[in-house]
Amino acid sequence: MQQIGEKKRMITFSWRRCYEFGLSPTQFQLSKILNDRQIDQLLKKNADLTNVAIPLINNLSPLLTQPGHLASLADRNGTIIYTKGDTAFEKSAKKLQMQVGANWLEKERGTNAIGVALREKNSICIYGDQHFYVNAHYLSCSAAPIFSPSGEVIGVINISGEKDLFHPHNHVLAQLIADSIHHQLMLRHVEDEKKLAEIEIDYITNKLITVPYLSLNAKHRIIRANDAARRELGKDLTGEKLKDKHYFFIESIPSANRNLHRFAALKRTEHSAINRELYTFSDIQGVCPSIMQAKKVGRKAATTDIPILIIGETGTGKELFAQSIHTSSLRSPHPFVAVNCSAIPESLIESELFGYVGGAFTGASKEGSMGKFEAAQNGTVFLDEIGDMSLRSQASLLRALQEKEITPVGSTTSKQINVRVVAATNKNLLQEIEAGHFRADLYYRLKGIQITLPPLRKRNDLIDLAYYFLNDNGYQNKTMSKEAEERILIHDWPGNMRELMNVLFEAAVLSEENTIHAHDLRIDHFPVEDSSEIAPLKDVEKETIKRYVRLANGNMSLAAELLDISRTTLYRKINEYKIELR
Ligand SMILES: Nc1ncnc2c1ncn2[C@@H]1O[C@H](COP(=O)(O)OP(=O)(O)OP(=O)(O)O)[C@@H](O)[C@H]1O
Repeated sequence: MQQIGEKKRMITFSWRRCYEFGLSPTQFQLSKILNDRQIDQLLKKNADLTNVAIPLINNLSPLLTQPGHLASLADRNGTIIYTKGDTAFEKSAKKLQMQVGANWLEKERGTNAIGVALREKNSICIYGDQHFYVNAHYLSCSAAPIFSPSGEVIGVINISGEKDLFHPHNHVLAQLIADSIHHQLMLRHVEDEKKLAEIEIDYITNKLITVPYLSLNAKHRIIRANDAARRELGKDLTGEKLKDKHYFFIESIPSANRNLHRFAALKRTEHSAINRELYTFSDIQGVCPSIMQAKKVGRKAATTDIPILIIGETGTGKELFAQSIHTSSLRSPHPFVAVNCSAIPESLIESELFGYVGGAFTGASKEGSMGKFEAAQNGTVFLDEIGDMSLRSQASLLRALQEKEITPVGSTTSKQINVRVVAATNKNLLQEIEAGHFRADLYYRLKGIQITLPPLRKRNDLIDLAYYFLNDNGYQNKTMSKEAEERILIHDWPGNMRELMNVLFEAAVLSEENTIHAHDLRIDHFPVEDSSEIAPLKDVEKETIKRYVRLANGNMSLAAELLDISRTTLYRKINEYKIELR
């Protein structure tokens, strides 16, 4: 309910504006009324509004045509385009020009419900002498703005009546009518959007997906099929259950609140990368905010063709992400080809990436060979360890990416390529650029969307991950002692997931009974960087505090408990070491 004070403010401000317009309460002036042709034009212009509003007003006519009452619909500029009311009252209201074709903005009619509602974008009730013009004091009026689906005011519904007959419920009634019009407009808008989305889906599934594609409902019944699927599986597929599921790659598509499900089914092709059982986003474990965010970005990026650069230490899941991006992209029926750039000698990288013709160089096969880019045609090329590529190879790669074509070594003709590039590195490429080891132009071409994967030591879901890996690998009955969990939390995990998995599986085998103890975890201790210098005690303490606060997710009581110090001591040390808590 509108606050009394707010209503008062609206009316006071409106009166102030009327004086500023130079109006006088006793000098009401008639203004121009639109002719029939102009009214027709206005009705056409407001067809979206009137198509919904007029039938609704007519349906409510028993309520709106009570003695001494009149309902009117005005457009966004305050011109009345439709009225419905008690005929006798309608006649008397005409003296004030409350009629179709008249404009009721404040400038024209002083303070009135239509004008104030439009100005304030809010519903309002103007009783008797709250009207600016004296000759309108016999009226009381309630008006509510009507909003379009995108939130703009597109009109006003107004109910006016002789002030002694005017019922306070009219205010609620006007608001209900305005809301109902808004909801109906929203429904129509959603319907239009749905039709458009269907046209778009049709376009994508027929023009961009050349293999059979089906949409399935939660029970795996077909609700949509592209032309390729109809050709292959028969014309009328709608409603049928999908047989031979193993020929399809099926991905679940949940609604935002996860209570509705669709499935997208893509036919596996002979060359399909999917046959090689690539990872999908659902294989990426973890609940810590940084990995959830990375997954969110990855899923979004998968729907585009923009190059992706994945940054992360060894074993943080860069290839896992690259594969997941591929499998949830439209390129998934086509190959995913991974190239480890650091493993290929500089002299061979061009032939490896772009192929070569027979006898192109000593040791080359007679038939020649297809390069990785061509092998990935229409799919995804994953360029791992891109930071280790030589400058010469970077130049050839840049050329291929810019021109979208490759020239096999020893050949004079080039071939068009259509691949999505996902690159990954554990190096800081900006530092590499500064040191002159990496080309800035290539960096910016690869870094369309950047995904940074957190190292294990910066994640706060290690114990969850450890249990997931144990469960997933047949060690469901193993639990970890408190000390073992602490050991996992304290270790730095330079080898990240790979190291965690190795340590855990070894411990699962070594542990007697069903509990993994701290001594079962055979953690390698690599010398830390700058091992020649032992870190001062203060630094060690600072780092330990930071780590425990992070592990406790910022919960200071828990962090203090884990550190075995009081909360006061913890806060004192945080101040003393100027530790920033984020
Ligand atoms: N979030 C995760 N959930 C489940 N498994 C993971 C996750 N991250 C990594 N792994 C697993 O850890 C192993 C290493 O991952 P991956 O090879 O993708 O890492 P990488 O960053 O590409 O490593 P490198 O840089 O050494 O090539 C894989 O077996 C992968 O399945």
